[in-house]
Amino acid sequence: MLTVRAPATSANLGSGFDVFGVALDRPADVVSVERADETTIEVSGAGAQYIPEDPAKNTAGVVAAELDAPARIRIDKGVRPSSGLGSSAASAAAAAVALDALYERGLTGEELVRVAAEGEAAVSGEAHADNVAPSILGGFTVVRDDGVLSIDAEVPLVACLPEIVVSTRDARGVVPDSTSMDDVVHTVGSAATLTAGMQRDDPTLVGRGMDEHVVTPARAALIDGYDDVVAAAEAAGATGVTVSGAGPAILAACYPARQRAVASAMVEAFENAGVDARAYRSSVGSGAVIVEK
Ligand SMILES: Nc1ncnc2c1ncn2[C@@H]1O[C@H](COP(=O)(O)OP(=O)(O)O)[C@@H](O)[C@H]1O
Ligand SMILES: N[C@@H](CCOP(=O)(O)O)C(=O)O
Repeated sequence: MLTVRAPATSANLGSGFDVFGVALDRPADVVSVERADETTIEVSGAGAQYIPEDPAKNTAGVVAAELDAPARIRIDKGVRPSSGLGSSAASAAAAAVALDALYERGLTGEELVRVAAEGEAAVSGEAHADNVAPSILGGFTVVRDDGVLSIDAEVPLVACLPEIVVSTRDARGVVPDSTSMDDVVHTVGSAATLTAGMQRDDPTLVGRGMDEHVVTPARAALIDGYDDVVAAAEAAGATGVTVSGAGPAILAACYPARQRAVASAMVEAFENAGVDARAYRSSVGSGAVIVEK
């Protein structure tokens, strides 16, 4: 049996819709694989009752088919589905890394990202790789049609997950079809600022670079309490706040000394809006690792 841990991720970071992603320290999915004649899947852990065990409908099963690597796959979910924390991607990433090792395929990190993205396509309708890239490679990642960049960064983050479900498929449906040139210019400025911030480990630049006026407001409307949580996080010292992935999780950047206060403020603001929530304090984390061979 071979076991891989793949972390939760936060995609978009505001200005990098379908492009930026970041690995979080926690939570994570743990996936174990054994060779078999045909693929079977068992799921346990957070939200397991909502996750299909049919290999054609589970991101890990789609990855096994893509790699032509049949296996008995056991998934222990740490990342709750429909969270905005790359739940489906964490299983896809872990399965890609585990099956590549099990069958000694020797794929590169970038090849593994492409395979895992096919798993994502099966559930979200499109092969966006901005969650699987950081879950496999770690760090802050930039996904383009022609490749993936990964940058190591040391920036404190808080991911606050409310007890609300927003499916990525639905949240992709509210993204506007077009935007103005002013918004394009603003988004490019933010994205460049955020990238420089990651390169310099600068929470102020990262936070400022999250600002975006097209996708974020459309998705924020799906999250009860969003404006109050943003205001509370900023008052507690967050340098920037945005929707994590497609939501409902909300991501904040901050300085280390403010991380605990930002986390508490976000949870409290959700609770004041009548929504239970929990906060994960993290830095920019590592990618998937084999934990047992
Ligand atoms: N291994 C898996 N882990 C989590 N969700 C999965 C998995 N395989 C398929 N799914 C489906 O994907 C959807 C959740 O994915 P998504 O909406 O992208 O959540 P998240 O925003 O957390 O990534 C659910 O409908 C779930 O049933
Ligand atoms: N770029 C995608 C990211 C979805 O992330 P998830 O964690 O919500 O699955 C999008 O914004 O749709």
